[in-house]
Amino acid sequence: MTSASPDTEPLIDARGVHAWYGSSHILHGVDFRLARGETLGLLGRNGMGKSTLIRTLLGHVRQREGSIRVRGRDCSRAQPYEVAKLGIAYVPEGRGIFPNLTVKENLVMAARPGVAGQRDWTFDRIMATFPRLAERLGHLGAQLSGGEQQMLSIGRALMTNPDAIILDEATEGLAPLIVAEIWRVIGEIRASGLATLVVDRNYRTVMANSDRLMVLEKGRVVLEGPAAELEQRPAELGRFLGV
Ligand SMILES: Nc1ncnc2c1ncn2[C@@H]1O[C@H](COP(=O)(O)OP(=O)(O)OP(=O)(O)O)[C@@H](O)[C@H]1O
Repeated sequence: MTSASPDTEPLIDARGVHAWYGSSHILHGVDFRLARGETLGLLGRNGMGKSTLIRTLLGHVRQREGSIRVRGRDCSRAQPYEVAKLGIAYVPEGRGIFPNLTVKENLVMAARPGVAGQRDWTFDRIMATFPRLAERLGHLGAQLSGGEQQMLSIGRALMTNPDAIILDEATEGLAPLIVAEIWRVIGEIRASGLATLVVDRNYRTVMANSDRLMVLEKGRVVLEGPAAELEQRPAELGRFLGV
């Protein structure tokens, strides 16, 4: 990582990103930007490269090319922990909690101040945001339901006081009531001023809860713009999302 720069830069600014898994070329020159405080919905049918794009931006996919800047720093070759330290929290598909630690331990061990020293997301605030977790503080991660594990995973990400949070399929496979609860939390996160990148199969909910949308098809950006604008172009959206 090189060169620091002012806090007016986008949190993530990537140009011409390519990525491969072995000999499979998955991303084909993607330009990606996440501004401070914005909510971006990343859409596309199964296998179009959404998770790969996220994992590439965060340094998890090693076979990559292109320019990736996080807060103005060159992260084209950065490791995931370096990107995380720049205030980008990641809630991966399939969660990522410690099954043998309690809810409280899971949360407390994630706590740290943000890049600018902010401590907005305290343990108490997480308890207020996720009443279900507050009732299960002594339970082990493994004993939680899928929805509770997802909440714990989001809670852990917030405990790092990030400037952006990336949620990959946070509502996948969960019951409607829990899905609604998670969207309520996403709304709170959004209102708190954090930038949010959301991947979710329910494109209508994503559209209703995002400032901007980006649609991927076979590793390329095929549609991008303000959510309110793309909402007026249902035929195009339908074509790329298969709905
Ligand atoms: N670890 C991997 N090794 C090899 N190929 C992979 C790997 N992960 C994903 N792929 C392939 O890369 C392509 C893009 O997958 P990716 O998971 O990024 O898509 P996605 O848009 O997130 O879809 P989904 O909603 O199914 O997760 C797919 O063809 C997938 O089969």
